[in-house]
Amino acid sequence: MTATTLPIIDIGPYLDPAASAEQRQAVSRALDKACREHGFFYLVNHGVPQDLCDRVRAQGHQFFQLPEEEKRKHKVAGNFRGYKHFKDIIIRGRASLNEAIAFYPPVNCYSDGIAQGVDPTSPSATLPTMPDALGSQNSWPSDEFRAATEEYRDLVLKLGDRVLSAIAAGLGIGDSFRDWLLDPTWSIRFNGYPSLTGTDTEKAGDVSLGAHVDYACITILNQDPESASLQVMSKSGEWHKVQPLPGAFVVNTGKMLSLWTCNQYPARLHRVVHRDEKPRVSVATFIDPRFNAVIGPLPELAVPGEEPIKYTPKTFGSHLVDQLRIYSAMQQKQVS
Ligand SMILES: O=C(O)CCC(=O)C(=O)O
Ligand SMILES: [Fe+2]
Repeated sequence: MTATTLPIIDIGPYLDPAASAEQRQAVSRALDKACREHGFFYLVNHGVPQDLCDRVRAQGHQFFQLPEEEKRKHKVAGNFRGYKHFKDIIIRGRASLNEAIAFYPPVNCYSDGIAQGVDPTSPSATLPTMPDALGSQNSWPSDEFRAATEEYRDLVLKLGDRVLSAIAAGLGIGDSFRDWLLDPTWSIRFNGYPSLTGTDTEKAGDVSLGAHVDYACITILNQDPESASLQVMSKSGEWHKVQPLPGAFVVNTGKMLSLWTCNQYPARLHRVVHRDEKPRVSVATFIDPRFNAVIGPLPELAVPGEEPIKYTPKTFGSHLVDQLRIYSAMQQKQVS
């Protein structure tokens, strides 16, 4: 299998207030090309300290090395938040050899009322339906884990805002995306991959994480530098390895961005096959629209001559809850 050559985007000018308009436009053009043609790119000069990226992954390694019963203490009611064992992650009918622990924004608003201690006049208390599907609150393995992850999250969300600003400028829609992306819904998932080598692949499946597209706007991936285990499907339908690039994030576009851009930026299939002996950890930050933003294809991005996309606009929150229900139903069907 060959390694893919992904574009390398230097986001520096979008982080540097002294950069010129021309420098920024060049970044936006490069991003536009990368999103149209690949849906995946390396992001360099991103300003998130390497030491912090390494520390966050190290917390993941430490957690995944814990005994099973310790990890299962971080299972959280609901579908996605908290710890999940690989046996619970079924994609297209196959179990994946993967485990994960995921964190979401705090839930403040349930169908039966507002969480204790939340100001009823605050914006988060007036969101239409905070998802009970996200279940309860985050379960942090330790104070150090939480501190490193929250420091990392804050920087990565700022970076995500800059990347999406640059993408919006490249699409020529200026800041109209702001309405969607102020106060984005985020989630951070730590993925743990034991080696596939030596496992009963018939039972475990021959992939670590099955082929999928992300439903986020963009995903910012921080991965161990040693192994090229992430694979991306090319336009001609072949799998290509993504070689980690030291100091770079791998960023990919998801279904939300493809919906928003009327499929001009398609979401690309990817999967993980980890055969190296050492376990691998990746930390994926998914950046999505604000919970109560009304989402749908942007009319100004409709492709002339093509059928308009049929989509009834709805809030991102209800879309997310629908997605979680679909995944949950799939899992229950497969596990039972
Ligand atoms: O671990 C990786 O390289 C990819 C993870 C991924 O695709 C995901 O979490 O959605
Ligand atoms: Fe993914």
